[in-house]
Amino acid sequence: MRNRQEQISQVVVTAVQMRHIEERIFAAGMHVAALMEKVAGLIARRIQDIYPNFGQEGEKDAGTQRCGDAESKNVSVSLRLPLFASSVSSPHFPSLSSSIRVGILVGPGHNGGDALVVARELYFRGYEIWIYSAFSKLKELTAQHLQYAQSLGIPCYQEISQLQDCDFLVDGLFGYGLERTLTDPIAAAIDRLNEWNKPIISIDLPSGLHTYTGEVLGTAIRATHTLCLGLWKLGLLQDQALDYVGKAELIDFDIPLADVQAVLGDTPKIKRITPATAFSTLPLPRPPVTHKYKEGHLLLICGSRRYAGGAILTALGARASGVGMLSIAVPESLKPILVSHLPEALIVGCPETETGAIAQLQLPEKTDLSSFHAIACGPGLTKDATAIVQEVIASDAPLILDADGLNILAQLGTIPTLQKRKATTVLTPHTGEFQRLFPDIPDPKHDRVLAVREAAAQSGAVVLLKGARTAIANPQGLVWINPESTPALARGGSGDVLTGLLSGLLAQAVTKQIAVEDIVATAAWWHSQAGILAAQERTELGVDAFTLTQYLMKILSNPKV
Ligand SMILES: NC(=O)C1=CN([C@@H]2O[C@H](COP(=O)(O)OP(=O)(O)OC[C@H]3O[C@@H](n4cnc5c(N)ncnc54)[C@H](OP(=O)(O)O)[C@@H]3O)[C@@H](O)[C@H]2O)[C@@H](O)CC1
Ligand SMILES: Nc1ncnc2c1ncn2[C@@H]1O[C@H](COP(=O)(O)OP(=O)(O)O)[C@@H](O)[C@H]1O
Ligand SMILES: [K+]
Repeated sequence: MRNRQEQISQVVVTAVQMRHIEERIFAAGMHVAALMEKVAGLIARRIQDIYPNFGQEGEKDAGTQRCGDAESKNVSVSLRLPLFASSVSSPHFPSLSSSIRVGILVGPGHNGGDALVVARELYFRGYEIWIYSAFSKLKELTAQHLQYAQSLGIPCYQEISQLQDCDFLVDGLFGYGLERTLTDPIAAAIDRLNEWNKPIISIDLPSGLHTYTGEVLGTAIRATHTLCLGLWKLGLLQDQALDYVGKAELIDFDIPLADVQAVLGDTPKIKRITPATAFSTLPLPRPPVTHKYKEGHLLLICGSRRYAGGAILTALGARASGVGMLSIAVPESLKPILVSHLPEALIVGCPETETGAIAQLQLPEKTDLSSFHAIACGPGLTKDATAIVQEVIASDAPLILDADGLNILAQLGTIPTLQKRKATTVLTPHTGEFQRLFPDIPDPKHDRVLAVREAAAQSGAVVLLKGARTAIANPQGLVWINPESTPALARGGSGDVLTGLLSGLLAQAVTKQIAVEDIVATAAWWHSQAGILAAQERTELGVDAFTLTQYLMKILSNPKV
């Protein structure tokens, strides 16, 4: 069972794929109404966990303007409230002396149907329910649920302003069926309710977001929670959606794995990185009889007189990877400071340019670039180190390029330059570097997954596109997305730490036949988990890049899988 849950948590779907999976379930005999009951029942229970109702016993009056007609009627509503009366405080509801008032936003499709089943369930659990439904045409099942809700006396409004006094809102306007840009009056209603700054729980995805790209289609609900149904929708894992998604979680409603596999294939093309996937490679296994050169020999080429810190941070990231042997090539003048920070590493002082960049690599005798299991090149180099970058690209060692390594590659021409390489290449750009490297690929701001996949296919490299939701693609089109991180990492030097960690892991992985994209995904996960843990203990402001390096080992020593 755990295995099923794990597999489900890795799956990421588009709207089309979700619809095909759903069609298989219905074709197999599950009735759509029964599935909606099941799913919405799970949502209602989760909402009760998030916002428990400590209501007062009693009766309430509610002024009702019925949906579908303009007349206003006053109907007395008898609420079935819990037997215990209490006055409690919560972070969301400073003083709760009566039941919680929930605004339910109902759209025309089955997302609206889900919301209406939730409305009914919460109503019977003692919540006070007010419905907003402004569509003249509803899908049949949704219309039936609305009719039943109204028969219970639940008030239903066509004006969003009527819901302003609700304690929180449930967003069932649109789910994965939204394909067109939202227009008024619904767009204006969404803008209005966003201004209220109320907690909003979105069903499946915040209404207004594109299911695949996470793009805002005109306007969108700014949710505090998103309860994603059945399988993760790709749009929720795109950076541009994150301002709207809030805390996202999956409501697993037992979609059979066979149906998922029938639609996505045995090896889905887009996967979420989970703790279990990361720990399938961590800690890297080490046989009892081994030696340092068998456990990965990594060469870092980094730093300049101007950027000494980048070299130290990259090296500290590599140290945390457990790599067997760490060699670090830096400009001669940086050698003492590197030695003092990393006494275990072999520091190779290199001749410098006038500007303090590495002028040429001067490796120890009997060592050439092919001696290394991996080479990482770039952090702090400056653009004056072009010759060095050309030299490592020409080598046959697995290569990680970052920072100025990427900027120099972009100047050389990314695709023709990399075409000559036979060994593995990993590129780790942030969005700006990505655009310089791949000017012909559509801006990743629109669709990061599409962009990173295209970049990997064109360049033949494994590409890690940094961001709030880092995405990694291999040239065959497989994409890994890192679903959890923290803005605490948006801080100078944290990318250098990732480069070091990733390079150290890659140097070990090549000796252990682990797929490159898998170890890159593991590195991205490990790095962000360290950021999350550090932010929990020290606040988001307390995660400088050096501190981050100190948290890396804590993730391995206290695994929470
Ligand atoms: N997957 C599953 O197994 C399960 C799925 N379930 C639920 O079903 C949801 C999907 O339901 P859905 O297909 O009815 O689509 P949904 O998102 O509710 O809305 C589409 C409606 O909006 C309309 N419309 C579109 N764009 C518009 C616009 N710009 N402005 C205005 N209107 C617009 C469009 O109508 P149209 O105008 O195109 O005819 C259509 O009627 C899913 O997210 C989940 O919550 C669960 O109940 C059970 C398990
Ligand atoms: N908002 C964010 N949320 C989560 N992670 C972030 C965010 N912004 C940046 N990061 C992560 O921080 C790191 C920043 O790397 P980079 O931009 O190369 O910084 P630097 O060059 O200063 O080291 C990347 O791993 C990136 O994924
Ligand atoms: K929704």
